[in-house]
Amino acid sequence: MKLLLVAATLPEIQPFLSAYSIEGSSEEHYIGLHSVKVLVTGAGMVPTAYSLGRHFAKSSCDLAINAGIAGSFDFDIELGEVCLVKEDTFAELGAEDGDEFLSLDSLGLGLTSLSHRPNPAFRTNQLKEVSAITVNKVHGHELSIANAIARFNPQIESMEGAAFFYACNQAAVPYIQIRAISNYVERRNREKWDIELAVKNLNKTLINLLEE
Ligand SMILES: O=C(O)c1cccc(C(=O)CC[C@H]2O[C@@H](n3cnc4c(=O)[nH]cnc43)[C@H](O)[C@@H]2O)c1
Repeated sequence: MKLLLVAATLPEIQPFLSAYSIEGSSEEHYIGLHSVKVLVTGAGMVPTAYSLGRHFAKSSCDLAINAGIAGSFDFDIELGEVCLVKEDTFAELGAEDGDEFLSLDSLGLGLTSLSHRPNPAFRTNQLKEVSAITVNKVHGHELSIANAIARFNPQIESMEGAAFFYACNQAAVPYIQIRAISNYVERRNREKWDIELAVKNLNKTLINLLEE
């Protein structure tokens, strides 16, 4: 299968790259039964959408995989757990009306939620399935966290997922998103984050999935 592995930052997929002697964004590499290209986009929705748009203008694939770390709203998900995002939502796209938030959908201006589109030949059965939101500003205030939960009831959040889904959907390329939990979504306290564990588990899962 022809795979495209997409990450926001190099450190998130460095153990995977090191395992196969790949250097950053790359040409094709053969891993197990797959040919793999790597795209490191930069953090956030705009770099992700730009990089993917540019990539898909000249190249396609059988499956694009967005891999990264994420924050969890759900305290039943353990730090380090690796999840498969089934649905992702652009949480901030819309308009304020006093205390109300009007989503882009409700304004008749487009879709804000997208479902994943797996390739059935690439199995991810063992991963916990979650719903996600994508944000420009990582939540770190009790009130905005309560609002996000009331509006979307998300389990996790990232800064790229929905943009990745959107770009792949536009290019008619199958796509999945795999996120390892590095922190809970709460008042910011970087000391409680476990990026090391999340990155370790994420990369172990990637290697297992590709070598299966
Ligand atoms: O400092 C490091 O060593 C380090 C290693 C790997 C990755 C990072 C990042 O800062 C990655 C940023 C990336 O993580 C996602 N993320 C993580 N937690 C959250 C969150 O609570 N809310 C939203 N996004 C989160 C996000 O997609 C960023 O692109 C640092």
